Parts: sequence; C-alpha cells; structure tokens
Amino acid sequence: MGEAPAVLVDHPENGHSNGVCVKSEPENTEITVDVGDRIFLIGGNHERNNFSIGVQIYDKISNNWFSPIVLGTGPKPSKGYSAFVLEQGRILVIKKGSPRNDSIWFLEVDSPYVREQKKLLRKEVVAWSKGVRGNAEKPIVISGPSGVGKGTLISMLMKEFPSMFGFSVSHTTRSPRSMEMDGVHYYFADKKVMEKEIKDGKFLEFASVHGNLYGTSIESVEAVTDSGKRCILDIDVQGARSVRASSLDAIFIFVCPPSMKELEDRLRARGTETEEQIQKRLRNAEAEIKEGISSGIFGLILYNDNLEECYKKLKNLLGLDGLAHVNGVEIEGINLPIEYTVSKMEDKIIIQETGKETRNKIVLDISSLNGGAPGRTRGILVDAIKF
Ligand SMILES: Nc1nc2c(ncn2[C@@H]2O[C@H](COP(=O)(O)OP(=O)(O)O)[C@@H](O)[C@H]2O)c(=O)[nH]1
Ligand SMILES: Nc1ncnc2c1ncn2[C@@H]1O[C@H](COP(=O)(O)OP(=O)(O)O)[C@@H](O)[C@H]1O
Repeated sequence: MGEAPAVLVDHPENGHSNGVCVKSEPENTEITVDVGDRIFLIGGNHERNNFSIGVQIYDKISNNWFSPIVLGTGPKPSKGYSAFVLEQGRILVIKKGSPRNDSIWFLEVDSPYVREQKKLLRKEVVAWSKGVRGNAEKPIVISGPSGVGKGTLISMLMKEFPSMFGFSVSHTTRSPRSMEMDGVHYYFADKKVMEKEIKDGKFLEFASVHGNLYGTSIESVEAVTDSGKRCILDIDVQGARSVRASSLDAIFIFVCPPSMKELEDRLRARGTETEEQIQKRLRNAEAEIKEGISSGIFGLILYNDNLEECYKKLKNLLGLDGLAHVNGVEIEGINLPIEYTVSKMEDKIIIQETGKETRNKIVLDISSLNGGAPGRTRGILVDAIKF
C-alpha cells in the first residue's frame, strides 16, 4: 500500500474539510474520503475483522499510509458506502443494504473527543459513533391529570422493554398506597428532610401537587442513565415546566383523558384515594389539562381512550414499533432503498431511489446533531417523500 488510491472522491472544494461530497459506486466495498491533508479509506480489503470495517489513513504530506487506533464499535462491512465530510471533524457514512438501525454512522476524525484521545494515547485516533434517529434516547417526561393512565402506560412500556427504560423514582411527602414500595414507586420522604435536600441543590425539579411535595432528585435520573437505560419521568405540569427550563434535554408527552367523566370513573375505580382526595384531583385536573394542551411545554399529546390503542401510539411516537412520525410523515426506520443516489444540500442529505417508477426520497436532516463518540450521535431527523 505505498501509493494513494485511485480516488473516487469528487471534491469541488478541494482542500476544504467541510461540505465535500463523496460519491460511492453501487457495489464499492470501500470508500475514500478527502479531509484536508489526509485521505481516509473506509472499508475495503482492510477490514479489521468480520465484525467491524477498517479505517486506513493516507497522509498526503509524508506520502504514507498508516493505521489509526479505531475506537468504538464500528459498522459491520457492507455492500457499499456513501460518505460526506461534515463540520466538527466527522464523516457521515451511509451503508448500503443494511438493516434500518445500522445504516447511518459517523466516523469522527477530528472531533473534540478524538483530539482528547489523541493526546492521551499519543497516536492517531478515529472513533465510530452510530447515528440515531430523532431524539430516541432523550429522557421522556410524561404528564397528565391524576387517573388518566400515566402509571399504567409506563408500566406497560417497562414490562415490554425492561432493558430499555428505567423509571426515575421521585420523592414525595404523601403517604404510601397499600401496594407502593419505598424506593420503587417513590421515595417516601419527610417534609423537612426533603425541603433541606431541595435547598442543598439535590433536586432537578420539585412541585407541590394535590397538597403534597413531589420532586425528582438529580441522583434518581443519573441512576437510570448510568444503568444505560432511557429515563422516564412521571411528573406534573409544573415539574415538566421546570425540566424544560433545565439542562435535561427531554421529550415531553402529555396524556389527556377522553372526558372528565371518564377520568372521574377511573379515579374511583382505582380506589386508592378518599372522596376528598378524588375531588381535589378532579378540581386540579381541569387546569392541568388546559395547561398541558396550550402551554407549549408538551410536543406530543396522547389521548388515552382505548388503552391498547394509546399504548400503541406511545410506542409509535417513541419509534419502538419501527414506525415514527416525523413532520407528520410516517416512515419505517431509516430503510434505504436498494438502488439510490445520494447528495448533500447544506444540512440535508438527500437519498433518492432510482430505477423504479415510484421513487422514494428520504431526507436526513443533520442540522442539530448532538452526542457522538464514545456514545451515539443523536438528532438525525428523517423525512420521506413519495413521488
Ligand atoms: N413535579 C413533580 N411531580 C410529580 C413527581 N412525581 C410524581 N408527580 C406528579 O404528582 C402527581 C400525583 O402523583 P401520585 O400521588 O402518584 O398520584 P396519581 O397521579 O393519582 O397516580 C402526578 O401528576 C404525578 O405526575 C415529581 O417528582 N415531580
Ligand atoms: N385507557 C384506559 N381505559 C380504562 N381504564 C384505564 C385506562 N388507562 C388506565 N386505566 C385505569 O385507570 C386508573 C388510573 O390509571 P393510572 O395509571 O393509575 O393513572 P395515573 O398514573 O395517571 O394517575 C387505573 O385503575 C387504570 O387501570
């Protein structure tokens, strides 16, 4: 490997590290990407092993090839690749013929993380990070009036996806219900102790709800995140407002009842509150629903009429059934067509199906990427257009 490859790089802005479009031939098992003084060869016969594609670097100044340390779990070899150089020292790699949860990857070549690792390891370093659609891994805040079914929906989600979700256990000064366990449903706290901890900055948010103090400790959320799970918070509208103003980048779902009468029936049927408590909850419900719908805090509103249908919709919103609504368009994962051309226009990657009468166009919006190696790169928005 003593010379530069016959480059299939199309670089109208030669020498710039941003916005360079690289074309891939349909069946290229490798791709070269030009970034400043370097050419990155991704894939090809230089695979690290069968499990992850390899990366080689050609240094234009010294005319030398070398192998960097490749951090992270990279993509498996594929039938072909397309690649684009993005800002912040990363290369977007689109894999051909891959399952939809494995088609978009980022090779970080000069990101802050890679620069830090280079310093630490005193070697050339690149790092893989898988691209994740939308906000798939953000914590989920679920609010709604008492008795609407938040707890029921959350239990269903945790039961079906036990390794995926973790519940943020709140603190409360209310008394436990007969089936509730300390540390599982709530931390049942003494008011004075909880107030002191709030003062000490241990809480992400807190609120007085139906006459009791409730709050989410920072520790509760961190414990879930540390275990690698996606955190679910069941908190009231005031709490949701505080979380929105905090640094926690969450998605906000508000659950509405089909009617006030149905809400009342559910609360009574649950049989966990006294008549007085039920009346208080119902009085508060109207204001909560009004605020939930009109405050702009909640990006997603669910109507819990038929439980199964509502649960299905919830899974759909969270992308758990392979379907997700993005800008009102329903599409299935990032399922790339078999034959396509790919191009980049500013912050959008346009993948256009070829060779068929009905051609699908998929647009990946990469304008608000976040995260990255050593974790996932999040924030890809996907839109699909049929024409
Ligand atoms: N702000 C805030 N609200 C919470 C927290 N934990 C629970 N809540 C809310 O407090 C309200 C009462 O909860 P709970 O006593 O369990 O009664 P339920 O809603 O009738 O099941 C609900 O709206 C919960 O969403 C919390 O940590 N912070
Ligand atoms: N869609 C639904 N249809 C009928 N009953 C429901 C539905 N969703 C929940 N329930 C019932 O309503 C009651 C209140 O639900 P729960 O999950 O405790 O509400 P929340 O946590 O919002 O206070 C429970 O007895 C639950 O079984």
